[in-house]
Amino acid sequence: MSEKCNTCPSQAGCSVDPNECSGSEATQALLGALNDIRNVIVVMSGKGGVGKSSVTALIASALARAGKKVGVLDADITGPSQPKAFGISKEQGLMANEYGIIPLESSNGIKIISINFFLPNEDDPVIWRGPMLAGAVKQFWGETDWRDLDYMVVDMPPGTGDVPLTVLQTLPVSGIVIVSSPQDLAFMVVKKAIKMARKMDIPILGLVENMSYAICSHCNEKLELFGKSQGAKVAQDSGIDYLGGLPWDANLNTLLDQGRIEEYQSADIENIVAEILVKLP
Ligand SMILES: Nc1ncnc2c1ncn2[C@@H]1O[C@H](COP(=O)(O)OP(=O)(O)OP(=O)(O)O)[C@@H](O)[C@H]1O
Repeated sequence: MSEKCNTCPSQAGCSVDPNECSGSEATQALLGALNDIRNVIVVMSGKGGVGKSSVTALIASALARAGKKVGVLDADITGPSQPKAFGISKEQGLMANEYGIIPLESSNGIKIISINFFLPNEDDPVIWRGPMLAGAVKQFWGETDWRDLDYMVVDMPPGTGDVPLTVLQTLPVSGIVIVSSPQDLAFMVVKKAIKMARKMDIPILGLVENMSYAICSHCNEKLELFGKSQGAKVAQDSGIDYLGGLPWDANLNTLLDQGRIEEYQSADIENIVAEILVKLP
């Protein structure tokens, strides 16, 4: 062992000739070295557009309100929505240290990492093949300086492709929240997500039915916009728990568009998060 190895954290298991070492092994070993992430909640949907990103942001916000240390990993690389929902952009200044990329923080201190922080313009498309997308997600997990988190909430891309597979294989997932909306098609594909989780032996925390109903702002009538709520029945038929439904709410839409999702509060979302907390420590 050479003297230059004395301060290297990888010296114990390292086989590199000290004369040829550029120090990259040591640098690599430090990435993510201080991370202590106790629970990883993955939010999945079988189909796009059902509100998975919105539910991710709402769960993270409710956990932060409950005093938990929270991170959001935006694994939806080709359709990232978390920066917009939390009103964060790379103009806040993305930095890195020897432990990795330092996530940007929301107003309530939620740490967020998203591909949008790395793109020259936030509307630039990411035109990558599966392995590149999966590689980005691995870096977001392992090369980010998350430090100490009670909960990391992961916004998955829709479906059961390369990135969901990488997340479920690479991250120590504590449980999956499945999001659907009350249309037959959405429920048909939700079953694919449930089957994927089962095949990979990952616990399913339960089903959230988004846009389950709407309240008429004039007469307070409960409107079943997408038909009768089927969430509880679909969950029961699939052998998973029903965490609850969220209404279609114009106010939620406005807050998402204005980057103020943390201001949205409702009994429905608090109940859903309470159910999740019962299942996870
Ligand atoms: N409960 C809700 N009430 C009102 N609008 C909602 C609600 N949930 C989601 N939306 C709106 O629906 C649109 C799609 O939501 P979102 O991006 O969360 O879906 P997604 O399933 O993550 O989509 P994608 O498949 O593109 O990732 C957004 O414009 C969002 O503002």
